[in-house]
Amino acid sequence: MRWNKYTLSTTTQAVDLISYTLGEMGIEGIEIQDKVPLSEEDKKKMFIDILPDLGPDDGKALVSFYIDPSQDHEDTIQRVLNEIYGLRDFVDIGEATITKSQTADEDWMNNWKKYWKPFKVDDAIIIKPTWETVDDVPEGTLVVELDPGTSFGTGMHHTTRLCITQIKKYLQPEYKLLDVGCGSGILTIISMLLGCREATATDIDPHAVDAAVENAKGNHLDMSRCRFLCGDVISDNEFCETVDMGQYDMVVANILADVIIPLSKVLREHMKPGALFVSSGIIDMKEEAVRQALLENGFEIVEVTYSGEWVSFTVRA
Ligand SMILES: C[S@@+](CC[C@H](N)C(=O)[O-])C[C@H]1O[C@@H](n2cnc3c(N)ncnc32)[C@H](O)[C@@H]1O
Repeated sequence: MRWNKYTLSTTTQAVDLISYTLGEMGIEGIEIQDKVPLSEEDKKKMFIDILPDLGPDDGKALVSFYIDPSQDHEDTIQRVLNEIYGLRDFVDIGEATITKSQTADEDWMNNWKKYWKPFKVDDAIIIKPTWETVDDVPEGTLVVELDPGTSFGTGMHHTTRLCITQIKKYLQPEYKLLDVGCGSGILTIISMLLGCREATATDIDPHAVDAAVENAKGNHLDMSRCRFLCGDVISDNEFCETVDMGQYDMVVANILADVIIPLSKVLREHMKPGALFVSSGIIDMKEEAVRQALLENGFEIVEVTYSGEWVSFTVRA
């Protein structure tokens, strides 16, 4: 099957907001091309010695996204463009012209693998694609083997890293963890490798749940201490019963603000008193809306952390 590829010319400063907006419209698999150089810190994190010389950063960026030809109606594209043009109030989106081409499905599904290399999340955790090798791993370093397939969760995104930092800071060995929106399973896997007692990971996307199971096995987790379930804790009471809501010491959810807000409404009544809720996936323009929802639902704010344009709340029930 061939997909229709749309490429939008924009500015580097608008890239995060445009990606976020496309994600909210259900458009995933976004590709970004720009000349922003990696920071020295980022270079140290990567296991890449020689990077191609792209020339000076000119502030321009190309954002490509893909649409199944059967869904590619004029009104779909118009809706996407309207949302993107609406961002002009917040950020300089540049000329925002769009071009259309076609690509093979296989390319889109697998091309990114060429560019995803082992990297350090911090001094103690390395994420390693299952098809790569890493030599000379420093003693005491956790190596997490991952193949996210089509699901989210390579560990490269700001929001995943914000969650990992908070998990490392607050997780206790006796904790039972609930990971809502597990994607590749990365947060559950790291928590279990750090010594968490039990974990339940959920996602509404069955492909994500399958990938998370395979990744958990690939990291030799004790599968009797963790489970992976497909469903929605926000709207499905029966699923909440299966998940045993109310039993957890820590809940993590790296999902968009528009999901964190309704989640905060149902979650607290299902949490142990004093249990922690770590959320991210929140773009900075939605920070206040999420803060308000958390406070209205009785959470006490423990810490708010930031990376790029992304926010993470750690709160207590
Ligand atoms: C941004 S990804 C996070 C993946 C991974 N936890 C990470 O931190 O990298 C968000 C995930 O949440 C899932 N999701 C979206 N809405 C959800 C909901 N209402 N309940 C559970 N999962 C949901 C998506 O399918 C996606 O896999």
